[in-house]
Amino acid sequence: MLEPINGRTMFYGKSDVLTYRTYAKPLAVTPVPESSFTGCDNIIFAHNITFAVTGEAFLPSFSEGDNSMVVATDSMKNFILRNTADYTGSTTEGLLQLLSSRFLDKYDHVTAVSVSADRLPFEQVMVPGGEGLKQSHLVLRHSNNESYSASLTVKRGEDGTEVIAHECRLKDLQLIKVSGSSFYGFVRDEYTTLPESFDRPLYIFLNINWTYSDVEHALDGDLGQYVAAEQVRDIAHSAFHELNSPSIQSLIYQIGLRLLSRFPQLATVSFESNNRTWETIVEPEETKGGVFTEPRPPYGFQGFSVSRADLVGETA
Ligand SMILES: O=c1[nH]c(=O)c2[nH]c(=O)[nH]c2[nH]1
Repeated sequence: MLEPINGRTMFYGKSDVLTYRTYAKPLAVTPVPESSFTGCDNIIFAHNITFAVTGEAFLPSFSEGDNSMVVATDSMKNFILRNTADYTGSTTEGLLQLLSSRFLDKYDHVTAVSVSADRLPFEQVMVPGGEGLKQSHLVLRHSNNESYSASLTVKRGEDGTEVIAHECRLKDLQLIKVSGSSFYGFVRDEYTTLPESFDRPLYIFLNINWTYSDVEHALDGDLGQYVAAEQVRDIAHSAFHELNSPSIQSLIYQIGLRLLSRFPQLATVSFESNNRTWETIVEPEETKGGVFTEPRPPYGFQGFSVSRADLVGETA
């Protein structure tokens, strides 16, 4: 987020800049027990980028219609596309840092850049090869599953540009646990119609956000501390599988603790969750499955953040 200048909000920029870069540097991550993900070839390193700039020098463009300092957003789009070709690293965050620091270097009157990118997921398809199947290095499939995004705020500092804020995000993870979740013991009063549930089919939509203690670990995959969204996703999977959760509140807290203990390089983890628990039409029985349907709106939601202080005295 760009801070106001002298108490005034002032920024402009370009969104939906689609950059399909081929053959970026492959990413290798330190493996974790919950995930088979060890990296990706980055054959297609594609992003939808939003780029916004601010600076005192833009005030006359708003107040007097003086465009003499305005870098057209069309030029911004060209800058993003052409400079993407020069990125030699393997992470979304590193690409965003390159684009924003180069922009600040080129245009002296810009004081800060806020940039975010949704990674557009393309997965290598499996094809016959050698013994069994192998990943194709030519054909990839656009995925509509959960996706990854990152945002940076980069400012002109005393010694060049510095990243002053960052956030990484796994978006729209949709998980159903068919048995092993409950919700009971909540306030019962004249407004309560919801029955207690001791085994509900818990369907959740989750966004998981994280920050690093040292942002360099996000920018440079070669440092071996990069946390891939796929690893975050797989840890959420295994926590959901293992825990008998009394509520979504408790579930996201426990997922947060697991992520922080698995990745000492992370400073915070936060969640936005949405409750889409299926409505039960026919109760499952021992010998027969149940029948469920989509819940009706409105939907419940939760938000929570954990930091390293929450780990003290906990065994996640
Ligand atoms: O996990 C839940 N938390 C709630 O706060 C809540 N409220 C509700 O109606 N169902 C649920 N489920």
